[in-house]
Amino acid sequence: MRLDVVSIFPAYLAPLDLSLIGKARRDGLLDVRVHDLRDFTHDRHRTVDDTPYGGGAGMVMKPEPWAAALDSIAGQADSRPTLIIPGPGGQRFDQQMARELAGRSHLVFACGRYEGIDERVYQRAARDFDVRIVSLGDYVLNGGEVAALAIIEAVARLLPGVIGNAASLVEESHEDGLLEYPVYTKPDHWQGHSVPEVLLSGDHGRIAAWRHEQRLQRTAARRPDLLPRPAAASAGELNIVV
Ligand SMILES: Nc1c(O)cccc1[N+](=O)[O-]
Repeated sequence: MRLDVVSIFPAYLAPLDLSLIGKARRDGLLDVRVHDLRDFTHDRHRTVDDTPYGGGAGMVMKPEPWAAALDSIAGQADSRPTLIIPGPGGQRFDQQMARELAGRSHLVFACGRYEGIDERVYQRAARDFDVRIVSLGDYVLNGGEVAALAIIEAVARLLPGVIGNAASLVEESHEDGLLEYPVYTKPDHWQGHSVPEVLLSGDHGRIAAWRHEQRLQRTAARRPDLLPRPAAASAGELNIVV
């Protein structure tokens, strides 16, 4: 997978050199290219923003540098890339979207700053990219870089070979709709707290059953919205008169 990230703060993406993502890059599983948007300006001050038409606070990112950056990336692409623009008004990112994006060969991240990117950039980008506006959640960040890092990690770890033990991807929170079970390691007694006896039993059937029950309980307590909805009741139970 090729990943391009365009930002006015390329150093923000330094974590992509670390840990499993960094190793995947060194192993050739990921081709990650970070671009400084200011390298696509042509004035002495390397200007990327200007005042908003219609007034209002803050600045808007100019279309010309973005068009130059995206044209450069599109011109190098072997296939139609997916352009992900993180923003509060986007489609909520989740594990299902992570799995979908993990199936793409080329992801490009446009990290906006200030009050956002000139709307015409989104429209023009649709010529060369599948454009996806993606939100991590309903809160305000100062730019798209943090979201890009989160999305990249969630997607890249699903790629074959990135996570050493693929089995660890199976019973993770959100992978199958339930939160993950509690985990314990040595010592078996610590500050008055003991590891649940079942985990020391060696009975793999009991352990599996206990872990599944823990997942159900945790999901019900913390994220009841994730639990499967009860099968639709019959019309009579719903007092629906037909
Ligand atoms: N929420 C937000 C933002 O305010 C700015 C950029 C990206 C995001 N987001 O992905 O959630």
